[in-house]
Amino acid sequence: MLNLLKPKILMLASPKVIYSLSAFRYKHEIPKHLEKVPKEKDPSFSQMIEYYYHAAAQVMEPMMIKELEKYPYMKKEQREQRVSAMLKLMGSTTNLLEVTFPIIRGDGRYELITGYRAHHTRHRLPLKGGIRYAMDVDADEIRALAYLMAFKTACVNVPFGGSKGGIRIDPKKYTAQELQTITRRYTMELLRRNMIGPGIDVPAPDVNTGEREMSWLVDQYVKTFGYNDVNALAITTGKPVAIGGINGRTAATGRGLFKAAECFLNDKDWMDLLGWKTGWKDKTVIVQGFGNVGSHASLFVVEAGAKLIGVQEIDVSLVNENGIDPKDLMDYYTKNKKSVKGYMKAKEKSGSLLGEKCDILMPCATQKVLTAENAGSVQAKMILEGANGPSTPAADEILRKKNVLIVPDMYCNAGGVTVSYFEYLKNINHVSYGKMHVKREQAMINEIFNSLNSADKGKDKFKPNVDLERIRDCTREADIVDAGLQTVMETAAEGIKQVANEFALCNDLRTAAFIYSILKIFRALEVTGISQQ
Ligand SMILES: NC(=O)C1=CN([C@@H]2O[C@H](COP(=O)(O)OP(=O)(O)OC[C@H]3O[C@@H](n4cnc5c(N)ncnc54)[C@H](OP(=O)(O)O)[C@@H]3O)[C@@H](O)[C@H]2O)C=CC1
Ligand SMILES: O=C(O)CCC(=O)C(=O)O
Repeated sequence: MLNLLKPKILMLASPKVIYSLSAFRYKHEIPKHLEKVPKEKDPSFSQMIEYYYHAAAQVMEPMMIKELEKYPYMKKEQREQRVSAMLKLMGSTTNLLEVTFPIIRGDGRYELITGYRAHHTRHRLPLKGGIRYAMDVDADEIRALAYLMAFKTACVNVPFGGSKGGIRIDPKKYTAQELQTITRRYTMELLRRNMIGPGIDVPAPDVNTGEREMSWLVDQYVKTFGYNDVNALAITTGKPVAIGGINGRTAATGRGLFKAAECFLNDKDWMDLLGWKTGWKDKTVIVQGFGNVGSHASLFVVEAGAKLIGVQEIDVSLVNENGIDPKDLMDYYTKNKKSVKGYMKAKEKSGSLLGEKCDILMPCATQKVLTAENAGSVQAKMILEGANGPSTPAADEILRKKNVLIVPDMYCNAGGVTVSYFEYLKNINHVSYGKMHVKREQAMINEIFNSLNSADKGKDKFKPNVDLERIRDCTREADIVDAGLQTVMETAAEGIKQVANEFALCNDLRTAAFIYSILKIFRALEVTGISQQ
């Protein structure tokens, strides 16, 4: 049974809120344990995400209560109780598993390895979320990331719940053979407990994991629990194309970040807020983290006309006011064992670049890098959150008050899970994108123009225009994926902007994105009802 709040008398929370509160009602409160979070220098990661959720829930609660007026048989107090219960449910983690297992290392040493998997709300199955390998992985971190995934998938309308997993290791200290053993054993631990499966929870790459780890995971499933499962390949996304992966997943998060930014950069109203001209041209960019997300994001923004003037990595920073070529740096990074150290075409600098002069900052490394301590010195006017949870609530408030436009993680880095969804569909449909129809559609467009020209007897008088040619020539899987991602990012941006206007949230896109997402999960949970079993 859910513990429901007692009724309270309260005043209107904010005159800007369009859905006004009635005099006697339940009010969603920020839970006691989160009260200090907005001022904390180093909040716990999960408390920080919880805080963002509850703050948005408070703003939208009256709207949800109003929505339940569709049930005329319900008393006002019952509607309020129901909303309050749903908000509590959405703010809770369903499962959090910690597993410890032994491995024998290449030199014969025994070692105990700890891993986690968290499931947030299960309003939609399967759940979806990456797996990371890093030394800071713990229960709090994985819970926070699963929490965020639940709202991220809702934000971009992909029909998954939220989850996340991780193993506490420094992958640089293990051989490929040892990493394979760890990945396979972790997979077995999750499978034995029914924590993952094509219809339960579908992992994907995250920090320090990629196609290689996903290949091991899928192979372990296919050879054990999944040998009789026709949808076995859908146990994970982010696989190599050769085993059912999709063209475009590796670059998808960076590509999605670029598209998310464009939805604001090309919108005159939003750019007026910053006093900027629309478009990428001449905008200077600094990126933190040059891994999967940061490097691909850099590539796309530079291709569009921006100038990459700084790259901050874990061991060194690079600066060049004339611009750094991301493709060249990516080649160097790969050859140089995943380090930008020693790159000759930029100056090395020690320390952080987060406070350096630039137009756009892209934190694409890890969580809690923008804090109460450094947010005041940030000079960028736009922040594109490629990483999950890069800004603490204290930093978020400081930045917003400085009129910085933060495109929040839950939307900005959702390109990865969106393309994962396309991969999942490809796996369960057992057909790759375009296979059945693109040639026919292409031929149809060509034949329409051939017919027009032969009827008019004017040689090649009628031709498809550039846009139609682009649609006609969109035949490769990568192009279809790109077009799908574009649709998803544009739709979500529209939704977030609408909410921001409706609730007079000004530049607080994070609260807008949460409200937009919470509402969808609320509607799904609310119509399903709460089971008494
Ligand atoms: N991969 C994906 O599809 C998605 C990833 N994300 C998020 O994006 C972020 C990055 O993920 P991803 O690119 O996959 O990870 P990667 O491991 O590929 O890259 C992260 C890079 O950032 C560096 N780094 C780590 N900490 C710092 C720091 N404090 N300052 C500067 N650089 C640092 C790492 O160096 P080193 O390796 O030496 O530690 C590494 O080069 C994470 O928050 C992740 O959750 C979000 C959505 C999807
Ligand atoms: O691609 C996915 O399914 C999940 C990606 C992820 O872990 C994330 O968006 O943080």
